Amino acid sequence: MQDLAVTLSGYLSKLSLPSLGVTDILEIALISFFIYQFMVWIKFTRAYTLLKGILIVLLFILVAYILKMNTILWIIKNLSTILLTSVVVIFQPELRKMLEQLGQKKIVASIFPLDSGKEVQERFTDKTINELVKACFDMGEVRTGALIVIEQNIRLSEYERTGINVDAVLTSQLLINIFEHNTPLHDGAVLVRGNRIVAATCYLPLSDNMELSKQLGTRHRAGVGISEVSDSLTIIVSEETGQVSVAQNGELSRGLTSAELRSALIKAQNKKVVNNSKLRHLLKGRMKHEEHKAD
Ligand SMILES: Nc1ncnc2c1ncn2[C@@H]1O[C@H](COP(=O)(O)OP(=O)(O)OP(=O)(O)O)[C@@H](O)[C@H]1O
Repeated sequence: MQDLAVTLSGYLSKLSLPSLGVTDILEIALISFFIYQFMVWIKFTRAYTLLKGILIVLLFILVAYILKMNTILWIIKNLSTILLTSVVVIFQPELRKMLEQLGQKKIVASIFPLDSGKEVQERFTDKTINELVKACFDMGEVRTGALIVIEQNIRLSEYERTGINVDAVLTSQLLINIFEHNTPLHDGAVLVRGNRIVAATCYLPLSDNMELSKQLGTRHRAGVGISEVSDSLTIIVSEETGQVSVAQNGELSRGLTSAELRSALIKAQNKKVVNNSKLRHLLKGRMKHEEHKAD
């Protein structure tokens, strides 16, 4: 037993742990954060399938390496630059989305909750939410198809240009009128910015997500498509079933109730937050106190 202790202490004394500074901890935290973001990105994009494919190719290379298949190794070596470039070109939309998502993350705010109670600009009013919910369910009831894109932080000007300019206050009657069959504006998507309908008959990019149900046609694919390339919230009313669905971040939630649609809209509304940060409260109180003292 004593021998074991001596051997162990001798072994431990030989082990030299590198000194860990603040910069190292910061470095580890940053690398972990980026690896985590990369994994989340992989999980929720087409890149997940690509990753599985890459793993198979890597396995193949490993086998070729172990068995010393020189011709295969030579081909792989010479094609590697081209393959890497093609991956970047093929997955350019996903890469762009990942960088956009990263840019939207309020990293500093989540570390320092000082601004969590900051008053933020609400995107649209409660009245607009009511009008949207009413219009969608009224249209659903009479099987009128609709596609409504609600712009958020990312400007959708390039899609707005594909449609006809409307620029009118959003009301349920106007929406119902736009999507009425056999009228000039009913085809394509309506774009909503704030409390206004800015354009109708907009053409949206179609999603090529293979996981979307085969029963869904181009209206739903277009709704999902725009949500893959922007942070918009898109409401889809099915002409076939009357179901109301919402597409956001490339995901489709089907068959929503009016309460569910309302809560999705409230989330997107970015409503003015009443000051709820304790720290902010304290700071404000102190500032007021100092103002009084100055008087
Ligand atoms: N790329 C697009 N951008 C905007 N709107 C589109 C696009 N593609 C199709 N649409 C709209 O979708 C309509 C066709 O819907 P389709 O029947 O194919 O879709 P769906 O998903 O099966 O929906 P529904 O349940 O309403 O039938 C078109 O008339 C057009 O208004």
